[in-house]
Amino acid sequence: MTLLKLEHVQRVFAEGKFQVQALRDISFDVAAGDYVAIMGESGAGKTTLLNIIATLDQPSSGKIELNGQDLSQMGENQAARFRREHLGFVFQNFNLLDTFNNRDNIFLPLVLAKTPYEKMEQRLKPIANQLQISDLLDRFPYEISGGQRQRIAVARALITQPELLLADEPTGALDSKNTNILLDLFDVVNTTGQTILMVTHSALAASYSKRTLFIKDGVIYHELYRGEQSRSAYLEKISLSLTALASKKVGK
Ligand SMILES: Nc1ncnc2c1ncn2[C@@H]1O[C@H](COP(=O)(O)OP(=O)(O)OP(=O)(O)O)[C@@H](O)[C@H]1O
Repeated sequence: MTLLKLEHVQRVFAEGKFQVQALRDISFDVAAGDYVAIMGESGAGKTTLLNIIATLDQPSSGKIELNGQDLSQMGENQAARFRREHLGFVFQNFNLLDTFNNRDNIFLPLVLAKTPYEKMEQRLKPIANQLQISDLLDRFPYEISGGQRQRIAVARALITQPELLLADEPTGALDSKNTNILLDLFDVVNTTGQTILMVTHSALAASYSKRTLFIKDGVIYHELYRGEQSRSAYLEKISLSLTALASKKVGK
């Protein structure tokens, strides 16, 4: 089943007399349960694409749908509600609130949705077990490590049971040990059916996905599927594609 569908998405930013075509023509589908990595050099259009999928920005033209719902024409209130109800976010810098303990950080999206406390606790238990954060819940974000903070942020993203988990450089601020822990967790979460779309500069992170899209100059330049190959073979292909991507000009 197709969960996310983009058709000929364009995003043009006007800067005085000049126009920047951040996205020129992007079309792709994401099936429910898929795990898609998006890679590309700085300025390729990854953040612009993620913002549009996240309903934080709108395309200049083209169509974007999640579960058949058109995201390209939403007003601000509708988009905010849509994000709360359908999307989960994980950011490079965790974006946790230091004035709340970890449990309350995780509960925040459910509090905004006026969920009863008992239901929040029920939802938290299996997630906390899965992410191994049960002993951290009463502490504050500034009392735990970066890797632990990122796991709290993943719990906050998953607690609303989002249709789509959007991750923007989720391993960008982590050391290699915590990167591996986080990527293993994403793997487990995806195996339980969670659809994931992750923007990353890391070939290692992308090698955990089922599919990698390479963006250059606002178009999808190349695409790789992991299929049945080993992660190391997939990683090697991703690294080779990145080298090829860096050395070629696209469509200009
Ligand atoms: N608000 C804006 N106004 C004008 N130009 C913009 C705006 N946002 C992005 N751009 C331009 O659009 C292009 C794509 O930017 P984008 O941030 O999507 O790239 P990126 O792939 O996420 O880069 P990075 O990896 O460095 O974050 C760049 O040329 C950028 O300068």
